[in-house]
Amino acid sequence: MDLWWVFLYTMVIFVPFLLIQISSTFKFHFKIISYCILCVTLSTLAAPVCLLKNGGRTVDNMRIIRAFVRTMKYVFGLRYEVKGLENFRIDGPCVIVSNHQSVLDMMGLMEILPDRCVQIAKRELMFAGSVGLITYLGGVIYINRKQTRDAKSIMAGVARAMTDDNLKVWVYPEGTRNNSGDLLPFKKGAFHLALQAKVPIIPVVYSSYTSFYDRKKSLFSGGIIKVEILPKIDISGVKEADIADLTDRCFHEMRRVFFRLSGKPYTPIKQNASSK
Ligand SMILES: CCCCC/C=C\C/C=C\CCCCCCCC(=O)SCCNC(=O)CCNC(=O)[C@H](O)C(C)(C)COP(=O)(O)OP(=O)(O)OC[C@H]1O[C@@H](n2cnc3c(N)ncnc32)[C@H](O)[C@@H]1OP(=O)(O)O
Ligand SMILES: CCCCCCCC/C=C\CCCCCCCC(=O)OC[C@@H](O)COP(=O)(O)O
Repeated sequence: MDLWWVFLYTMVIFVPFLLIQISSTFKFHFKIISYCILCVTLSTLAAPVCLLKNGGRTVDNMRIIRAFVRTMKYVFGLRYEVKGLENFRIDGPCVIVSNHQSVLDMMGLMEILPDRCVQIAKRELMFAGSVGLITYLGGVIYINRKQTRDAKSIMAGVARAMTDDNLKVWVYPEGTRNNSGDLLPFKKGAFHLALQAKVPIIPVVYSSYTSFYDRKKSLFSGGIIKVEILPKIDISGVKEADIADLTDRCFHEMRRVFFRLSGKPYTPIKQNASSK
């Protein structure tokens, strides 16, 4: 009799729980795969448009890519509330730094991407089929994160191109995706770049995705993302020896805004925030 009750409870509680888990994991993966398929499809459609309109690899193609990508948020039920767009209205080049939570960030990036702006990306992206092709056509700059020396020399070339070609450059200073509900310590490349090109830094902060997107919980629903473009950080007077301080200042400022936008209490970090 007792065994019978154990069996019954297992069936009534455990089986539905298991089915819900399986179905939410399935739904999550289905949505992520749909996102990837949509990226591949839109890149395949956008590539010939870029080639016909602009002939080859140029930052002008970013306008076309932006128009395609901006339609994607409707498919995934995402809405962006943007503040501070006026801070992008500066003449000439700048380095834009923002937090990086997921592959979904590409939609938030394109939502506010200013004209003549290219991104720094890991070189592996170049080999992602039609997505790689579209990033190439849009002028994305690829770096090998495992070879600091190579990455540094590419970024030195980027500093020259920024002033020669009036380019804005978008860098994710965390250097990788991070869906933990906090920011990772910042790498220093973006700040060296700003100093080498003698251009201001504009921080951009996206609120945490954790309430609607969480890989560990297989959660991917619709949601609102708050975005704030902060006033530029002027680098006049900053020297190479001040890079660590500049990196830390920017990190702490962005982290404060990240917690505010995400509706979470701010918990200060005491130690030096930037990576060595
Ligand atoms: C229609 C289309 C539909 C489909 C759409 C698809 C695509 C849309 C198209 C476009 C969108 C593209 C979006 C792309 C997003 C891609 C996102 C990414 O890939 S994020 C990952 C790559 N990015 C980065 O890694 C950038 C951040 N990293 C850095 O800046 C790093 O500093 C680094 C340059 C990579 C070096 O890495 P390292 O780990 O060694 O970093 P450290 O900061 O610790 O530096 C070590 C040491 O070097 C000094 N340093 C660093 N940089 C420089 C420099 N430029 N010059 C001189 N010195 C430098 C640094 O100070 C450290 O020294 P020290 O400790 O003594 O101070
Ligand atoms: C012939 C090969 C075919 C391969 C097809 C691959 C298809 C890929 C499909 C869709 C991918 C959509 C990607 C959108 C671009 C987003 C860029 C991005 O956010 O990359 C992550 C990178 O910042 C950090 O990576 P890591 O967290 O450090 O790792």
